[in-house]
Amino acid sequence: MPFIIAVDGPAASGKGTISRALAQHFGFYHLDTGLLYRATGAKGGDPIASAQGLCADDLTRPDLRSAEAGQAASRVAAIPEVRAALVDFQHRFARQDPGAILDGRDIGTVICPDAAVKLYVIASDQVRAERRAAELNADPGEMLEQLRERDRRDSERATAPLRPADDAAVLDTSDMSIDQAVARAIAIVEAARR
Ligand SMILES: Nc1ncnc2c1ncn2[C@@H]1O[C@H](COP(=O)(O)OP(=O)(O)O)[C@@H](O)[C@H]1O
Ligand SMILES: Nc1ccn([C@@H]2O[C@H](COP(=O)(O)OP(=O)(O)O)[C@@H](O)[C@H]2O)c(=O)n1
Repeated sequence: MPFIIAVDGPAASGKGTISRALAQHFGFYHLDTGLLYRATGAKGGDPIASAQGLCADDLTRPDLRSAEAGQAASRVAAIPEVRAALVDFQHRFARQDPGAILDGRDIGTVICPDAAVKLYVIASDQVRAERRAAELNADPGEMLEQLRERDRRDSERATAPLRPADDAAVLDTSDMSIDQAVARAIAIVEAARR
């Protein structure tokens, strides 16, 4: 049985950084599920048709990491039919041996509720805004507003809202370096593998 690690949390908390490091450490596959929603939003047109017709090329668009693509993603992500269209792909990805790491908002709660390890990665709003502003060369104040708006939309939607699974380990990276956060995540996974 493949070993599944679910990594969820709000915007720019460090999910992707931790997930990539875990994938490298354990030799597992990694899927950034946010890219599916970003690509759906970026395609324009009818979001449900866009999600249903998503292909590999759509995920390599150069503009998917922008703040605008993040906002568009969170709008289409609130549409239940968009989410439904992306479930099968995520389930198939999760079933790969020897293991898979999926990061997003609803992995531990909806997509992979039986994951062997669930991490819920958080950091203070200010820290997240500063990190994302540095990454995108943007204004931290503006980033703060955008992240809060997106987190609110993600938390308040009716379908698969952002929230920790009951059995998730919460990892607050506010005062951690990347190396410290990754080391803590590896320790949590190793404890679960024993
Ligand atoms: N513990 C950390 N300390 C400092 N910077 C971090 C830490 N974790 C992530 N970062 C940086 O913060 C930004 C957002 O991290 P990322 O992993 O993309 O978050 P998410 O996937 O949750 O949106 C990136 O520029 C990343 O290098
Ligand atoms: N599993 C997921 C992943 C992302 N999303 C949506 O997609 C948006 C972009 O996700 P992301 O993970 O790329 O965003 P960041 O945390 O990297 O900023 C989120 O704000 C959510 O609205 C989702 O609804 N469910």
